[in-house]
Amino acid sequence: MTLDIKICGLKTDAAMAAALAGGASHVGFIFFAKSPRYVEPAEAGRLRQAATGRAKAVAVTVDADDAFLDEIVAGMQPDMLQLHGAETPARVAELKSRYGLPVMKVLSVSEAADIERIKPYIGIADRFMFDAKPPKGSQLPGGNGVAFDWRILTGLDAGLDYMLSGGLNAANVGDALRLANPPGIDISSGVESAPGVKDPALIEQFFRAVRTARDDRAA
Ligand SMILES: O=C(O)c1ccccc1N[C@@H]1O[C@H](COP(=O)(O)O)[C@@H](O)[C@H]1O
Repeated sequence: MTLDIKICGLKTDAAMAAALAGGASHVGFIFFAKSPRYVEPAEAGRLRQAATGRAKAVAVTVDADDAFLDEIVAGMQPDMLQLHGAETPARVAELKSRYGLPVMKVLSVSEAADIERIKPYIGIADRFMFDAKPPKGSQLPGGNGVAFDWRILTGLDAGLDYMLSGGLNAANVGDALRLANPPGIDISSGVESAPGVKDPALIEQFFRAVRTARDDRAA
């Protein structure tokens, strides 16, 4: 089975180069002003050019209004929108039609019952992402480096297209792959030396850990 790997929160050419060299299938840009990973749409548009033909460029937004989304789509030309807020199924459908782009809807989870919240989005969202709930007091809906109990994903339909996110790093990604066997994974703070500062060496180390885990499973 192929495994999609999204490196999120890219802000520099060096981090982008490391993500692509490692074999990222997706690269993500954060358009949430309070995030240390925020980039301007035009800068994301410049950075994402390196990914063209190699990885899908994902615009991560949080309950963004149409005016901001228009600016992001025009400036960055994403391949996909990631909706990381409280967007309703109707809003997801509206944005798909407005921009003609696939949408990945994020749901924050902490227990098996949370998984049920995908139901109204099935047939509307193109893909799902399961992320941990933000810790109390966090200003960020994602990018908190917090993991959830990956075993709750084993109750999902086998064909569901999703990414596992939240608190991944080189040390724990093998466990995540073994326990949940997800079709995709997403990482941000686990490959940073400080909030918002991607470390190319940590990105390389993460890809190495993924390869080792997959080789071990195949053996
Ligand atoms: O990373 C952010 O700052 C962020 C801000 C607003 C919405 C989403 C954000 N990040 C997303 O959360 C995942 C998980 O992050 P982490 O690996 O736990 O640090 C990240 O990959 C983004 O998709």
